[in-house]
Amino acid sequence: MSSPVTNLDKYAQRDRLGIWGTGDNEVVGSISGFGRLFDKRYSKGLAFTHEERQQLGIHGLLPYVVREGNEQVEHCRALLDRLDQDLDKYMYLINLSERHERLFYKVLSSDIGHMMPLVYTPTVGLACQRYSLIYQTAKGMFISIKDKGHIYDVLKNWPETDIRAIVVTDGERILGLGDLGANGMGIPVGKLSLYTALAGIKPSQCLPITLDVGTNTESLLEDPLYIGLRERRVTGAAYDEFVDEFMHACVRRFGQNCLIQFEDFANANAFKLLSKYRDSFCTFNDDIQGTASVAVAGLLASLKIKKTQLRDNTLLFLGAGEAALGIANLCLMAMKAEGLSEEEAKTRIWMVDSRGVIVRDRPKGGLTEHKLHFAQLHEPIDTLAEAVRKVRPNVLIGAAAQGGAFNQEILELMADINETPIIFALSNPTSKAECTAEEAYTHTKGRCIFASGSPFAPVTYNNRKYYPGQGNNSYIFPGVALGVLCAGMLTIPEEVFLVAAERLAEIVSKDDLAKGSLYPPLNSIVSCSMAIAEKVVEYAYKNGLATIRPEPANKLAFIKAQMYDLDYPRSVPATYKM
Ligand SMILES: NC(=O)C1=CN([C@@H]2O[C@H](COP(=O)(O)OP(=O)(O)OC[C@H]3O[C@@H](n4cnc5c(N)ncnc54)[C@H](OP(=O)(O)O)[C@@H]3O)[C@@H](O)[C@H]2O)C=CC1
Ligand SMILES: CC(=O)C(=O)O
Ligand SMILES: [Mg+2]
Repeated sequence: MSSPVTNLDKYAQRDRLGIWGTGDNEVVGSISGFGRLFDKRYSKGLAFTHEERQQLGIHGLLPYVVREGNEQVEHCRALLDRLDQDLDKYMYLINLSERHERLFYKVLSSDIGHMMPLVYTPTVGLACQRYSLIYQTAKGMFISIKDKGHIYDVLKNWPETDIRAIVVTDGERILGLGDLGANGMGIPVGKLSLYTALAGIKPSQCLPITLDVGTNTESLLEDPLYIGLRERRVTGAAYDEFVDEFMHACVRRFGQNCLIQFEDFANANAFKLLSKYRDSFCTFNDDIQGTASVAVAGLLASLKIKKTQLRDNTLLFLGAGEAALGIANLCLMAMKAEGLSEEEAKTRIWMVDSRGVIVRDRPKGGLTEHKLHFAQLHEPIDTLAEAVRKVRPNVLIGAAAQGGAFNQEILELMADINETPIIFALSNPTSKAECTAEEAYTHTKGRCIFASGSPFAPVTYNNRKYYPGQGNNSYIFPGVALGVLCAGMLTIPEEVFLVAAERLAEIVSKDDLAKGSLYPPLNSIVSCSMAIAEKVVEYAYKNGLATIRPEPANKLAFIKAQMYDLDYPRSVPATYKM
């Protein structure tokens, strides 16, 4: 795994060891004790022992106490518990990540189920809406349209040279919250914190980027605190050239094996950029492909309860955008793998967009090329309720950012048609969910199988406790990224997302299903990422897509060996005797 190294700074010198660099776990001789105390990557805070403090020349800069074992994490958790507002908890955690990186990841890992909603959906949605207000310190890179022609030079300002994963947004479709411009930076930052927390990808090798091409949101343009470019969005050829320059600059700076994850671009750009770059860059679109994978995994797991195949089901989507079309396409692939022809499979997939059901020659129009692929031969159907009555789906999937769209009538209809209806309310953040977990269980009399994009607490209905699963691409993208990086893949075929879905569905246990969850518990998500990565690596070697040689005999052990170590590195050389 080689990438062009042009900047022999202190990190780069240290990182050029091993496949991924062993940097984060090594001692850096050239960094002063003071540097180690205040550099987020080396700081141990109160965990520096008295010997280390003496040796590093930082004795007296810390109070006497030395925190051992889990004490630092417990301290942070106690502090978090004192804060009432989730946004304050978010700010505390982001601040911690900038002061004391390893402790931040220790805290996240101490209870992923509780911590993820604070750094990811739903809190990250609120953080993005307030990003200009809560902005405190430089984090990630903002590359604006004014940098056109100089993007490579801008990328050179990033102090790390061994970047393996970039998550990039242009802020135009942040969750279901719309165009948040440069405030969308919370999303790449949040996604990459999950790269490390959920898949052990080293934080020094991750780079969050916002492409700031302006915003069309009036309230931001008028906000005196707004941190982004105060202009309307650049579109057309100028936009395309800008993104193209960005893609090539990333490869020139970080190498062809640097993974670029597209996140929260608006619909037309998302599809266009994916089809333009997917065969020549190491890239994927998480909203289209990652979401497809997690939804298909949930569906495959649900079939264990219903004892059917995917091909035996009829799916109705509310929404025909990135998420919904991504899922529909992967379902098509899965049904074909089960033996259906493409045409047969398409008869099982129905979609509703803002103008009604997608049918051929729809008088209301609005049929893009991607939607036409799924257009049914049927008379127009205008409303979701009418669609449910006429199509009689077994599976109802919401990805339209229309909070509450699965109302009592819709949910009761689903329960009338099916003994065990499957209801996915995938839109984020929570305010955009098509229904809450409680509404889903109540209006289907506890018979539905439910999953949601943002987390819901367990629900008790009729004396039974249900644990809804989180149908969120966070079950997929960290593991896929880990596999792609470990194999050194240079492109990512669509099949990888089916491989990931199948592996995730396999991991769902009888116990999970009995509790009403289609996904493994969040607290086991790191092992899910590793299992997905293992399958992706196997797939890469089998299909001639891996570039790391020699092929590791034990792939899981190889993957584990590359992962970020949450334990503090030694700060005093082993040979040093006090
Ligand atoms: N759980 C997860 O892992 C993920 C969840 N999501 C969530 O999914 C949601 C949608 O994202 P995405 O697909 O990328 O967005 P897009 O903008 O690509 O698509 C939105 C779709 O919703 C449709 N829509 C809008 N209003 C209505 C309405 N009143 N009735 C029916 N359909 C409507 C749009 O219709 P039209 O085409 O006519 O404009 C469009 O097809 C977001 O909330 C996002 O957070 C996204 C990715 C991952
Ligand atoms: C989860 C995610 O990627 C989204 O809601 O956009
Ligand atoms: Mg997204």
